[in-house]
Amino acid sequence: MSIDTLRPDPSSAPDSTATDTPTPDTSGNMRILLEFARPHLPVLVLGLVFALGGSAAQLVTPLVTKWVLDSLGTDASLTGPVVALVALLIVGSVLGCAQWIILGTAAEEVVYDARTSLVRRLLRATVPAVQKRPAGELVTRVTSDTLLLREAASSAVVGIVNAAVLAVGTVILMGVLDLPLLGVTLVAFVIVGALFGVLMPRIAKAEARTQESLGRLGGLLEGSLRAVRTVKVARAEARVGGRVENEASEARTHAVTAVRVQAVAWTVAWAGVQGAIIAILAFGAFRVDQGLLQVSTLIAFLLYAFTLMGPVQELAQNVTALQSGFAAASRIRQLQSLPVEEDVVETAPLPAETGGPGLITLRAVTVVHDGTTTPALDCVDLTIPRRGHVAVVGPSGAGKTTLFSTILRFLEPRDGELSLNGVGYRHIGLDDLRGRMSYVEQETPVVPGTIRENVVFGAPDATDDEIRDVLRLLDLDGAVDRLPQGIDTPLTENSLSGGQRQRIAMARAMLTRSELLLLDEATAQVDTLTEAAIVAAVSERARTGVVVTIAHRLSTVRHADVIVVMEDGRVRASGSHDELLVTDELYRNMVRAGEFASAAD
Ligand SMILES: Nc1ncnc2c1ncn2[C@@H]1O[C@H](COP(=O)(O)OP(=O)(O)OP(=O)(O)O)[C@@H](O)[C@H]1O
Repeated sequence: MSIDTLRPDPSSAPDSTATDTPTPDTSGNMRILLEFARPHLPVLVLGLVFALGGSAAQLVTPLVTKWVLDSLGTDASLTGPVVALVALLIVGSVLGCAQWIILGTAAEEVVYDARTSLVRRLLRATVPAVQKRPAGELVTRVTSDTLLLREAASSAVVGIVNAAVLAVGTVILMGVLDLPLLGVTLVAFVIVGALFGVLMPRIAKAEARTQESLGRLGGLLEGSLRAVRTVKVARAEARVGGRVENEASEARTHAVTAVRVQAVAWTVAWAGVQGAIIAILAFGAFRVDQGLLQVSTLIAFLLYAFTLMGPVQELAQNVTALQSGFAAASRIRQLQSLPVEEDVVETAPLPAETGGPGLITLRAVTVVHDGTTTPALDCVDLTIPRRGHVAVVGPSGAGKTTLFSTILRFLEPRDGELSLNGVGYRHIGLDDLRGRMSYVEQETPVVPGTIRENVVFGAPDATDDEIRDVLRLLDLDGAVDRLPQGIDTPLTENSLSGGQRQRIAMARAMLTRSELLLLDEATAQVDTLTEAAIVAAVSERARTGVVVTIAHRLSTVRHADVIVVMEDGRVRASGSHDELLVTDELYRNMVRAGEFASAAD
C-alpha cells in the first residue's frame, strides 16, 4: 500500500498561493506556456511550415519585381515574371489563410486546455486551499486569465520564429543587393530593437496587475451578489458598488498603462522602419546619382525594406502576446500550486463491519487550522457507533464543524489517527471513504441544477421510485409536483423556500443510503413541517446507520441516543440528555440558557 502524495506542481513556486504579486520568474512562466503549447506541437509545426512558405513567397516577390523592371525596355517577354508574381500572390494568400486557421484553432485549444486543467485542479484541491480565496476570484482566473494564454502559448512562438526567419532572409537578400544600404537599415533596426527590449517587460507587469484587479473585482462582486439581500437592507449598494468600481478603475488604470506602453512600442517600431526607408531612399538616390547603384536595385531594396515591416510588426505583436502570457502564466501557476487532496493509490478492500468498537474512531486527534496555533480539536478521542443518533453540542468555537471536516477528511489532523471500521484513514481511498458518508451542510445545502439533479447528486443511478419515496419521506412531493416543471425545475431561491431547500439537501443525503450521515443543523428556527420531516428522516436513518448532528435544537438533542459535549476543541462529556443534566454543568447551563430553545419545546 502506498500513499500517492499529489504534491503541488513541480513547476510552481513554493508558496505562490500566499501572494498575488506576479512572480518575475520568467523561466517558470515560460515553462507553463510551453506545457500548454506542447500537446499542440504538431499543429504548431504545421503552422510554422505554412508561415515559412508564406514568408518565402514574400521574400521572392521583390526579386521577381526587379525581374519585371529589368525586362522593361528589352525584348524579353513580361508574361513570365507577371505570371510568377500572380502565382506568388496566390500561394502566399492560401498559405497565410491556412496558417491563420490552424494557429487560431490551436490558440482556442490552449485556452480550453488551460481552463479544464484549472477546473480539475480546483476540484481536487483541499477544502481550506479553495476557501482561502473568494470564489469569484477563482472564477475570474479560470475564465479571464486563461484568455491571455491564447496567443502566447500557440501562435506567438510560431510568429516569432517565422518573423525572425523572414527578417534574416530579408536582410540577407538586402545584403546581396547592396551592402552599404543594408548598413543604413541595420543601424535603424538595432535602435528600434533596444527600445523594444526596454518597453516590453512593462507590458507584462501592467497586464498582471490588471488581472489581479479583475480577480479581486470578481471575488467582491460574487460575494456581494450572493449576499444581495443583506447588501440592500444595509442600504450598502453604493458602498459595495464603489468598492467594485475601485477595482474596475484599478484594472482600467493598469490596462491603460499597458495600452500606452504598447502604443509607444508600436510607434517606435513603425517610426524606426519608416526612418530606415527614408534613409535608404536618400542614401540610395545618392548612390544611383553617383552611378554606384541601378534604379531597379534601389526599388527592389526598398521593397525589401517594406517587407521588413511585416516581420517587425509580427515580432512586436508576438512579443507583446508573450508578455501577456507571462502575466497569465504567473497567476495560473498560483492555482496549479494549490495543494490537492492526498489519496491512496492502492487500497485494500475495506472490511464491511469488523469487530472494532464503532464505525469511526478518533484517537488523540489534534487539528490546527492553517495560520493558527491554537488547536481547534485538541487530543480528541471519540467513537461513532454503527447505528443510532449522536448529537454534538457545545458553545460557538468549540470545534463542532472542525470535527465534521476532519471526519469527512477535508482537514488532516496534525496528530492522532482516525479510522473507519478499524482501518486507518490513510489506508482508505477518498472515494471509498466519502462513499460511506453523506453530509448536509448548513449554509450551502443546494448545488447548481434542477431539483432532480440536486436529489440524485450523491446517487446518480437512483430510480424514479426511489426519488419519489425520499421526497415523500421529507414531505416534499406535494411542493415539487406543484412546480411548473415539477422535479425538473431549476432549484433556485425562487423555486423553493429555505426550509424546503434544506429538506432537498436532506433528501439527497437519504438517497445515498450511506452508513454515516453528518447533519449540520440550521441554527435558525426552521418551520415545524421541516423540523418534523427531518426528525422523521433522521430516526429512519438511525435505524440502519448512524446519524451525527451538530445540534442546535433541544428537540434534536433530546431524541439523540448519545450527546457529545464539546468545549475549546475537547470532548468534555458524553451521555444521554438526562445523564448530562446531572453530570455536566456546561450542558445544564446550555439547556437552562435556552441554547436549544425551539418552537417544539
Ligand atoms: N478556516 C479556519 N481557519 C482558522 N481558524 C478556524 C477556521 N475554522 C475554524 N477555526 C477556528 O477553530 C475553532 C473551532 O471552530 P469551529 O468552526 O469548528 O467551531 P464550532 O463549534 O463549529 O463553532 P460554531 O458553532 O460557531 O459554528 C474556532 O476557534 C475557530 O475560530
